[in-house]
Amino acid sequence: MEIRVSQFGHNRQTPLLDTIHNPADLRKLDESQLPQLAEEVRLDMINAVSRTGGHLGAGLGVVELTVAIHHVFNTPDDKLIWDVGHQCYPHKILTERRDEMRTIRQGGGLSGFTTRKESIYDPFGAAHSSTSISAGLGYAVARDLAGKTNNVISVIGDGSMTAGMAYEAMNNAGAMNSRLVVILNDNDMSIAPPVGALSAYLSRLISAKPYQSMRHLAKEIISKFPPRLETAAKRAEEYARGFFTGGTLFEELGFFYIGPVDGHDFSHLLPVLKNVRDCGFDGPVLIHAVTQKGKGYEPAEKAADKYHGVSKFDVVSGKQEKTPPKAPLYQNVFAKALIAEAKHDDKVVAMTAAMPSGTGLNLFQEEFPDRTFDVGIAEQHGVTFCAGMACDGYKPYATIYSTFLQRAYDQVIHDVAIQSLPVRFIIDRAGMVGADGVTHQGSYDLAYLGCIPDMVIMAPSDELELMNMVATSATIDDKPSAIRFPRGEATGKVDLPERGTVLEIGKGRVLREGKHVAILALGTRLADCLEAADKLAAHGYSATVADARFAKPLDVDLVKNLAANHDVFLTVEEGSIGGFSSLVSNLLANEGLFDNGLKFRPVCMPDIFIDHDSPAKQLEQAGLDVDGIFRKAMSALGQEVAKSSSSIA
Ligand SMILES: Cc1ncc(C[n+]2csc(CCOP(=O)(O)OP(=O)(O)O)c2C)c(N)n1
Ligand SMILES: CC(=O)[C@@H](O)[C@H](O)COP(=O)(O)O
Ligand SMILES: [Mg+2]
Repeated sequence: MEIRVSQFGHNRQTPLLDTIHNPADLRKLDESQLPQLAEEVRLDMINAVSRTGGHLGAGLGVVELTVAIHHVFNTPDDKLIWDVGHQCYPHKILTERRDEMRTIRQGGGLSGFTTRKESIYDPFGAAHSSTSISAGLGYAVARDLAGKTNNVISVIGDGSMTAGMAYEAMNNAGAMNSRLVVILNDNDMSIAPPVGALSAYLSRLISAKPYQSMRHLAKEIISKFPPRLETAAKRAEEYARGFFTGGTLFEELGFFYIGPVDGHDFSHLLPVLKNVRDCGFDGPVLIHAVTQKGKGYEPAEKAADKYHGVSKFDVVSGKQEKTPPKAPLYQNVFAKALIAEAKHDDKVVAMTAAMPSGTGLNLFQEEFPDRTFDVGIAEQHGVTFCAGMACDGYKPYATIYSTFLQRAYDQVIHDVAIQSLPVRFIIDRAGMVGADGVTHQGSYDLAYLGCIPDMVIMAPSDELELMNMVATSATIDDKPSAIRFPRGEATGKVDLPERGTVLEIGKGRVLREGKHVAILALGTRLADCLEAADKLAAHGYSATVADARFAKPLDVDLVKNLAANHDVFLTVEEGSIGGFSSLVSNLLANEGLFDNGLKFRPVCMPDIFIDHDSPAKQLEQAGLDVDGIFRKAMSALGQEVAKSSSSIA
């Protein structure tokens, strides 16, 4: 069922959105028509996302801003760069992709973020936060070098403004004095309520009454001045601003600060955007737009998370179609395990980089509020913050998704591993993540951690093993350790104890004995390995199936034994090339275990970027499902088996 504009009490105006194919059409509209267009875009997005699921709240908060930017600026010649990009649904509706919105985040469909290969209106790909100012500055400098005159607009949220990269970019932009428009989309939300001093600062900016009235007065004056007198008016306003606030943080960084402006009010937005476009600013400008995440859709406005990420839902009630989970989520099993350890050890502390619910730390925080730290979107700081706590005897759990830990790689090596600090890395979303696609795949953590000396790297095959590995990590006080596990539901096939059992470090386990093929699995692919062994048996081949448990240190005796007693040796991991299979093949090579003709086959992700689809489809395409593992073994045995239709491995 869909909702129509008329349902929202609007009079029966002629629909506008049907006449808008791209921003050039939008710019033909009179400014007085833009509120209606915005409402139609808002409803179109609600209807589309109700069928697909995806990111909703952020997009609802930028509908007017998106319409205003495309109306004032000459996109795509003027470059519009979104930060994170999860709020880009209104942008996609207005940039020739309205008809494809129902394919968003599905295999072969639109990406849920901006992406260059998808549209000329997406000048820069996003999805990891806080990149837009850097990319915008790059575009601005390239423009100046080429003698071009287009505008560059970067839209960044208040949450994304908590990452260091944003300040690196502003610091450089201010110094270079490049003509760049940054729009701070301040909805006072990240995924969770925002944290950090910046959030409080922005609130002060918004609430400063004298500042607001004076600024409003100054803006009213400016908007009346003819362009040729802008400079004088600008200086007057700058003085007013400085007088009331001593200049904003952004001005100290070299930006001309304009705001706060109401990001939902075209009578605020349009004159400011037009002034910025026409006033001939010769340096960077920051427009502070105040918006509401979830705006215009009551279920989203009322929700604690403002419907940041939603499954399919009923548009009238807002009720999401949540299929009851068949098993606990891995993130919640982790939280259960960590709570159990923290009850026995008051040195256990935990850090998240703005992802409390996604990591399960929201549950840990309920039990131990004083031992839970949300550092904002600041993975680099978060890792070294944990290193500092580890130096002084604490047991910090740095809980960061695999893809977002990429942001803090140097900190893992330089600040943690070289100093042998016992930071525990809890790496959720390791492996295929499904709809978030290529930017969020947890593909590389085994590769990027596996090459670091003296790290313990674990991967549980199920939720019980995860609890055991958390208990094991709590005992590792002389070096860093990491536990990586996939997004979503566990198996639901094992009973969970109150507290995990400590494992012997570097020891794997054999689950099934065979003689033709050895399959050494790392992580949750173990279940499919056992099924593949059943298929091999049905074809007359017996397989030994083992669970490595540890990527580092490897169980050397187990690897040697498997190699010595089988003609075919497979490793299976839900990770990229260069991960577990490389560690095993490196050992086999150095021990001369290839010399007797051992047929070694790594089963891992293909060396390509894997786009959005369902996790099952992604695993099938990668050859990491039962059929793929079975085919790889049969091929090594000299028995070629036809691929499934979608497999690319
Ligand atoms: C480097 C990085 N860390 C974490 C995330 C996960 N994430 C996606 S959106 C978001 C919150 C962004 O807040 P804000 O920029 O204020 O945008 P809003 O959702 O409020 O519009 C976070 C933490 C990310 N995309 N990138
Ligand atoms: C946009 C973004 O980066 C986050 O919202 C991310 O999509 C969350 O991922 P999960 O849904 O796996 O928690
Ligand atoms: Mg925000």
